[in-house]
Amino acid sequence: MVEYTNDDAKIFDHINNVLVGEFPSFGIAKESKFQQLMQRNQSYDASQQPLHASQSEMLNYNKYDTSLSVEAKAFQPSIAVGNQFSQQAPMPGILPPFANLDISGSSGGPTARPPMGSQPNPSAHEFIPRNMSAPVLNPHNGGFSIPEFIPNHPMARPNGPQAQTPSFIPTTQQPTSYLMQQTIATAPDAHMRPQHVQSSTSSPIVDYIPGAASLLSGNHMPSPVPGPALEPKLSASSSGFASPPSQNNSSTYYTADSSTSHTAGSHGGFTTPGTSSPYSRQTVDSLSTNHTTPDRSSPLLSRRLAGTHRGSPSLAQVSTGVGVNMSDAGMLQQPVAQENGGTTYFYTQKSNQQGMSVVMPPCHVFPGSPPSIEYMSLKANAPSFFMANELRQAIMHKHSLTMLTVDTEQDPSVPAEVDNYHSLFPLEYTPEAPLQKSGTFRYVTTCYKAIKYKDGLPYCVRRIHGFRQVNEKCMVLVDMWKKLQHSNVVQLREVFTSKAFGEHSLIFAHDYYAGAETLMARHFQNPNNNYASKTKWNGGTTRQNAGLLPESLIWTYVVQLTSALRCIHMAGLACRVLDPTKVIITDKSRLRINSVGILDVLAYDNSHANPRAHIQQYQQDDMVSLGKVVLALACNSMSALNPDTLQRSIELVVMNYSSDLKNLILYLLTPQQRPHNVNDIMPMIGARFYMQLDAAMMRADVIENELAKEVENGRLFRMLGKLGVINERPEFGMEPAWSETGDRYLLKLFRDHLFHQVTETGAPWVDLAHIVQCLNKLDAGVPEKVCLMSRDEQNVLVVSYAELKKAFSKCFNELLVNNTGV
Ligand SMILES: Nc1ncnc2c1ncn2[C@@H]1O[C@H](COP(=O)(O)OP(=O)(O)OP(=O)(O)O)[C@@H](O)[C@H]1O
Repeated sequence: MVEYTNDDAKIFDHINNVLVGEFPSFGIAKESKFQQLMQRNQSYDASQQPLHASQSEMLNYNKYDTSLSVEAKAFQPSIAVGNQFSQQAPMPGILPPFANLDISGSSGGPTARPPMGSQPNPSAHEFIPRNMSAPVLNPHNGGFSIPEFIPNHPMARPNGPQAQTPSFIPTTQQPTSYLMQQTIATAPDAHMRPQHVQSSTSSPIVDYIPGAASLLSGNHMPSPVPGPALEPKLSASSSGFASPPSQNNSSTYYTADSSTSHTAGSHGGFTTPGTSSPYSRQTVDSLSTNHTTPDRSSPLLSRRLAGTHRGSPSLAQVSTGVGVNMSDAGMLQQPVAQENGGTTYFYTQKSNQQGMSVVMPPCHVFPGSPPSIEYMSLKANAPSFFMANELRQAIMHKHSLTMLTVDTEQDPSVPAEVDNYHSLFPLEYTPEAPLQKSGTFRYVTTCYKAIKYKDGLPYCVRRIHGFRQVNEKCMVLVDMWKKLQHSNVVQLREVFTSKAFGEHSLIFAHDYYAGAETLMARHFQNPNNNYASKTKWNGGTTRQNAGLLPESLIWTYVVQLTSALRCIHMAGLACRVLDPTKVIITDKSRLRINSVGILDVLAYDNSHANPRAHIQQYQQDDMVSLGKVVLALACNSMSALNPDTLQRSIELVVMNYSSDLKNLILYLLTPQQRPHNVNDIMPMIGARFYMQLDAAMMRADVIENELAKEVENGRLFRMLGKLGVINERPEFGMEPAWSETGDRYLLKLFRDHLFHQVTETGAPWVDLAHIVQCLNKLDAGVPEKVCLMSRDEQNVLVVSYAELKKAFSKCFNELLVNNTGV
């Protein structure tokens, strides 16, 4: 083992250069942080201070947790200690000077140098920008590992069983030291030297990173590190209900001396994205760093404290943070979820992937769209449903349609309720008289949206006017329809008779699809859609100019309709209503066969004992109906189905579409030697089926991506809700024990920091990205510190998000206890 001294700064220069070169976007941060470390180590070396008792104690942690690297302590960048604090009594969490460390593995032993010829391990670099820890030379393999040290790590305690105690139960007894304000020293350079307020307890100054305990320990320690599969439970816990017990009972307090020129963004070179989007492309890394407040923070604070302290060593000491290192013992520890009395704990499990160090994100955050969505390009002629804004508007439009009601007092034709349904809203215009019979049902029908009392959900209620006699036998078919579930069939829910409209009516309740329009309305009721003009098309213009639909769209419809028919026929039923008026479309091209089961009741043939006697015949009729729908679509006109023009219509298809489409239409419309079967259509659809599948899956991906954003929004909303519940409760008024002191005061100032900042001119500073970023940090409880200014601008509290999170959780839990009277 060769002796290593701090004079060998070349190695660190080399590392620094490599790191900065490799991660240009984080270059400033890494450089400043690493240089500070080097300066600090050199200063320590120069002072040759003996090890303090507490520092020796630190070395002994190695006895209890062999996974901890001794070297890590020397490079721990975020512990609030430095040579400028050397006059203060070091706390147990304060790291010893590099020169005094035993890197040989035996505590208290002499300082060692790495083996000669050892090279930096490039694999360690990638961890630097994430936890902003400096690499540590590993004397055993000559490589570098990311330092990791949590002095109050449960596994570092001598008593093993204690380590099993869940570490994130909020401790309400711990005093919060940021309340113990201390004025700054009067020395000329006092403003350069933030002073730590001594905690009322002897707890060390240690920041807490959620999940760090379990990640560090080889044992199974509960960890609030999120697991993707259990997001809902984690959201609840990470939003303040269960907070890790930060043992950092100390905070740094500064007076608001205008000469104190700490800029909010001067502590780590961290630059927030220049976008104000709530979904800015901010990586998880940026939230897991231990920088103090970012540049985006308070313009007021920036103005007041604007100065030259970027990278100031003294300020660097303020920032405390602990990275997450899983490289101990060369084990990859994988999070495993376990239910334990209603709480989901996340444990780590060792795998045998040697030498891997994994940094887990300490927080929930939307990481941005995956490349598959971001760079998704629309294919020519493909139905376009990929724009998020379009999707958002469509959803909101559907919501508003679902909420529409009619004033039944103004319009007595609509009853207040029909059997189990209320809030009826007509879906179609019904003239007073004469009432038109439905071309499909041969009865007068009226459709309403209605809300069912039992479940509060919207349904499409269709009234069949004047129908009173229902043959009981057909209820067999109704029951079969009620069980049929398919993505391209509007499900029948119930059938009943009612006198709510003043006469005997038969009511069919189907699922309601907000914003649905019929195929007829979408494609065949355009007054400019003139069939005669299409037949004049001479092949010189494009299909689109000739008023014809893209073939891909027709195949999209064919795939969906045949899929529905296949399911219906396989269930032993027949559709019987395959008509453009009974196919509804939602969004761009989503089809569903509507009104199923109605004709089975209205046109029930009771000449046979078996209600399914005619099903096969009806199924063949379905195939012919399908052929007619496809032909009408291909000619983009219902006139194409007239017997007189049928031949010309086929010619139009031959001239404009593929032979597969022509063959499909001819197959469906002409009698065959053996009965038509939906499965026979498959070869004609051929590889187009894959295109439809591809489009459907891409849409699913897009929508899941939208969902991913909303998940994060929901989490942030819950946090805002809790914050609002805590802040400035009127019943407590100015009660000292509530809003103006203690944890509540801290949260009040944090609320100002979030929402009430002003620009240099005093104008409100509105930046949603700032709010989102701060809330994410609060939720994660990152060790980064934030400067909170009192409203009179006389005091500044420097507090970590971890402490804020603890206060947040504690206050909300107190409210809950009061609320339930526990
Ligand atoms: N399940 C449903 N969900 C949402 N809207 C529906 C639903 N069923 C029908 N509608 C809407 O109700 C309106 C009337 O539907 P209906 O089936 O009566 O069509 P129609 O063209 O009037 O047919 P008909 O000539 O047979 O009366 C249509 O505009 C349709 O969009």
